Amino acid sequence: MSPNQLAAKIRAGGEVLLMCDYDGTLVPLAPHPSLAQPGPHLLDLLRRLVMRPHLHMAVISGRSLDELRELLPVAGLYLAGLHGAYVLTPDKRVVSLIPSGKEKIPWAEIFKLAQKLTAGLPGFYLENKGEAVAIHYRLVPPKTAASVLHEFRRSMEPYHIFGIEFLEGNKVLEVRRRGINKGLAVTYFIKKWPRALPVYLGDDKTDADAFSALPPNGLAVRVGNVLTTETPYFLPSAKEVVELLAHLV
Ligand SMILES: O=P(O)(O)OC[C@H]1O[C@H](O[C@H]2O[C@H](CO)[C@@H](O)[C@H](O)[C@H]2O)[C@H](O)[C@@H](O)[C@@H]1O
Repeated sequence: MSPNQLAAKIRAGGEVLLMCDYDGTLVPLAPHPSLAQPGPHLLDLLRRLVMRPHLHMAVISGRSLDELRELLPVAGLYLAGLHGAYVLTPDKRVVSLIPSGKEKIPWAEIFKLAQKLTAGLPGFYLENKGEAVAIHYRLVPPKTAASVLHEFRRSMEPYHIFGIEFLEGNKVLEVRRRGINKGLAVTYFIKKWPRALPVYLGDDKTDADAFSALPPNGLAVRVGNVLTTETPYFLPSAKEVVELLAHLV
């Protein structure tokens, strides 16, 4: 289905809840996270979309809320960061979707271990997201990456009692709190606008949880070829996602 045809299907829903992943969906993947920036055209489209009556828009990403806020300075846009752990509302409230009573996780220690294992090895990039740690290995020779990641998984064994889990993304291994996934954020937004047609666009394994959280009337749109989840709709790349947004403005 072309972006134009998909836009017509979405518009037919009347009130719409449009939820998008960021990396690989709104912007193409880049060699380094800092290089995956939104262009002025995308920002302009988002600013116009949030003004549309009957359209609610949210970006749900593995990035931290602070990063998302900097990347997407769009008033009126809902942001969900850290794989759906936190939502930033347009009136600047941060809503935690982490179930209460969860144990504290020693994130600083986990980050230090990742630093120790990658020290002096070119190509690795570590992200300390405060409540998640990501080891990026896109620029690392595969053998080195495999052995460091194996060692990291081993060194994390004593930390599983704190309720952590691994998440394999696109050339990145992340440690996050167990039970947190993008499905939580999708459910949060659907509860907020129960009458809207929910639409989710995503490209990565982490988006599979978001697709699963859609109700039967929801539209799941897979972007690119990384994700193997079967979805009814497909767009080849972030370029077509931007085209779709332009048709919805
Ligand atoms: O949920 P998303 O918005 O898709 O975020 C998932 C992770 O995306 C970022 O890493 C990925 O994109 C980078 C920029 O294109 C790329 O260099 C990296 O290899 C990819 O894994 C981000 O840095 C992570 O924090 C997100 O969890």
